[in-house]
Amino acid sequence: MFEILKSDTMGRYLTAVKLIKPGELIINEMPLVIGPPMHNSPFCLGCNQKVDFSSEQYRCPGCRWPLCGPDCKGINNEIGHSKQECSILTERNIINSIEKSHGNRLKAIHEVIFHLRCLYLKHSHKDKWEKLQALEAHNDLRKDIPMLWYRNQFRIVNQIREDWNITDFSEEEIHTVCGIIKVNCFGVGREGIRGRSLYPTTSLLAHDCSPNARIILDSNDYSVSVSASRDIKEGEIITISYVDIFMSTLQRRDELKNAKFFWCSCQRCSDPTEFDTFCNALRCPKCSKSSVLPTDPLDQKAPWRCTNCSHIMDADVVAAILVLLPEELGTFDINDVASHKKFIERYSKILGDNHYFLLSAKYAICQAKCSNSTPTSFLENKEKYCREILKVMELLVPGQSRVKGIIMFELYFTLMLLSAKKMQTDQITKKEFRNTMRNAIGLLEESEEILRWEPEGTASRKKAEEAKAILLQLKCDRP
Ligand SMILES: C[S@@+](CC[C@H](N)C(=O)[O-])C[C@H]1O[C@@H](n2cnc3c(N)ncnc32)[C@H](O)[C@@H]1O
Repeated sequence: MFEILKSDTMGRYLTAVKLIKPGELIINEMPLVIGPPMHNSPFCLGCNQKVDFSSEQYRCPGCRWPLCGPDCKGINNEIGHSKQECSILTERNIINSIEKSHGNRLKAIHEVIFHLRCLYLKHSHKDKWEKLQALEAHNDLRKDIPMLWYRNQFRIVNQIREDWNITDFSEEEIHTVCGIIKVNCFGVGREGIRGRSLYPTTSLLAHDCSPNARIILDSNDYSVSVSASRDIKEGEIITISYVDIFMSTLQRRDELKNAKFFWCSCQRCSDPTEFDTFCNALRCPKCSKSSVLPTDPLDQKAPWRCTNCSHIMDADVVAAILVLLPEELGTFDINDVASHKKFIERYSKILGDNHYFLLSAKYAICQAKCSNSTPTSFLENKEKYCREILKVMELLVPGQSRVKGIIMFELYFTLMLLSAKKMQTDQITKKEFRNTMRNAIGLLEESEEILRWEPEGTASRKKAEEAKAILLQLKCDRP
């Protein structure tokens, strides 16, 4: 289905050797290694479930680390809390030092544990170690960033070699593992479970801000599956997005440079209008009629200009807006409709209609629970937001995506509630009602098709199960 090629700019990457259809599975694999998250609260070292330091919490009989329970599958397991890891933590009385620091050292210790799990593959699994070593570490590029290199020197290399007195691995080997984790690691998790993992083949996938493949990480067993989200032609590079697709070009490019060490120059990044979605656009503060867009989206410092009155905005001013607003958005609870609504009202004056921040707030509102008693005006607004998001998604990331599946599910419910209300009050005819319902069922079918691949137990998979049950019921009800 794919072959591994190499280029000077991208290193290794995967291309399709035949046409791959939407939904077709490209990769399904288990991780080389799993580690605890970069977090200051404790997680079970066996299965990465959230635990705590209370006296009721079960503890490892050896190292006293809090674990989810004696039956955790990850205890004494080489991909979880192995015997070797337990004796390393026991001999150094690590749990005591964490408790003395009131948990403040936990994030740093989690990091060391993950690096050690990678390093010990050298002794325990030569084949996995070779696959791990083959992953990109960008040592040369990272050495030129003193802040990053010396942080790793003090927090990982010295910690392992000097503080923990583990001298089986050279400084170079440890620095390489630091790079491999930074460039290739995936965060896996859902409510209550969080971990990080590295995969041998999935890690080779190239990035594109409008990817043609979809990645699903299963926090039940940490397996990963990659499937086509749209047609991938023979010879086409198979791509995923390393960053959140609801981010502006300035931010996506900055994040990719900082975390993955390259400046993205994909088609979406190169287009000031982002495929005519204007998701980047600010409202002109001078004429307020038109959009302010980057004059050169591939230059982070290039000025922004109004397409109507040519008013110029400095890139640093735009960058400041892009930093401040998500901070505010990030403080809202996902279910807090009122705050999201206020955000939209307030910032519609400075952001373009389709701006990511407005879309993110609308996305939160679209997921609000509705019932027969929900006011019609709210349902109408929700329908409008769902359609706006779907339109933008179709241009930005055409094909199957989780966001699209969720929005189609929400739109189905909204249309069902709205059209029932309208028919009861004679605002629409029976025929119009039937037509709307036919379209709504089409949305539900597509949503189920997209979300059925989501990992078991996740909110999106539950939506797929609900959709399936409704579709089955509708089939039974049909005369
Ligand atoms: C997760 S690795 C992918 C595999 C890597 N190419 C290799 O040879 O091991 C990420 C690295 O691939 C390269 N890369 C991926 N997508 C790229 C793109 N769109 N443009 C330039 N470099 C890219 C960058 O060097 C990045 O740090």
